[in-house]
Amino acid sequence: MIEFKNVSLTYPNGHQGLKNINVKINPGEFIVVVGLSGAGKSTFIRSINQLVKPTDGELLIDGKNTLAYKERELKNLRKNIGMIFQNYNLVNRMSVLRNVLTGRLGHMGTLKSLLGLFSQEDKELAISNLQRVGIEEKAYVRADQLSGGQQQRVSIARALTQKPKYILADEPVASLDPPTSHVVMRDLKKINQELGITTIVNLHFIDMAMEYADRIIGMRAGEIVFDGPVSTVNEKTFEQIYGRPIKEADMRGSVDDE
Ligand SMILES: Nc1ncnc2c1ncn2[C@@H]1O[C@H](COP(=O)(O)OP(=O)(O)OP(=O)(O)O)[C@@H](O)[C@H]1O
Repeated sequence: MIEFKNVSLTYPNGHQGLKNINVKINPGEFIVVVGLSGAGKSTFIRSINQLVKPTDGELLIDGKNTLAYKERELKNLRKNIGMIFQNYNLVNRMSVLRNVLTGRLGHMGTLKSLLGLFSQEDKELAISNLQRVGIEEKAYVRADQLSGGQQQRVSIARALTQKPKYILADEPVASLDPPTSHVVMRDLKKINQELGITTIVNLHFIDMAMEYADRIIGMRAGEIVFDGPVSTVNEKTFEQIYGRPIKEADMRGSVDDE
């Protein structure tokens, strides 16, 4: 369980990225965080693994206040949290398999990780995760030879290879076309359902949020302005979250739109 208690984050330039956030994220949930650009979605999600560090409040993960963590405890925390970025963050000149194996680095000693000495078990795990996202035939191809959608699936396989308890995905489909966006979202949802990994995804597309979320958190100007199950969400909810009428550009479009 992740719990934000009166969490605020003020950036060094004085900008308030998060304002007094109070929210609980339960085990196994699939949450989509929505809001306009600049609403604080990335700041919210990145606080959880402290890519950005809140300046006030308590952020409890499995009952412990992670904001008090020192380097070693933080490293242990990050081992359990897979992160998926908009731009995939793969090492281009390495093979797909090697990229996926880097998911094991947090679990290995320094020497083994420096030498890249992965066990047979790790390799099997990496391959099985590539199978899970349907691209095992690309295991020995260089990462930069893959399409954007394939690269994002590699990054999902890498996150899974960490054997994470939580997955954070920061705008995972923002660089993808509509059909590929759905493939990636379906993969994330399937993993959440089959493996029970708590998943938090930032999206700014309303239709995708409605299609995949169990629960939607709406943000505006660093605050949570909506939090509820997807069944309670309608167009009005999004208008409230966005503070303006919905536009066509707020939709990703369906699989048939290409
Ligand atoms: N390092 C930083 N220093 C100062 N302000 C920042 C920093 N990072 C983000 N911000 C500001 O904090 C606010 C929230 O940004 P954040 O990236 O969390 O929003 P977002 O909802 O994820 O939007 P986007 O989809 O555009 O990334 C924005 O106004 C942004 O300009």
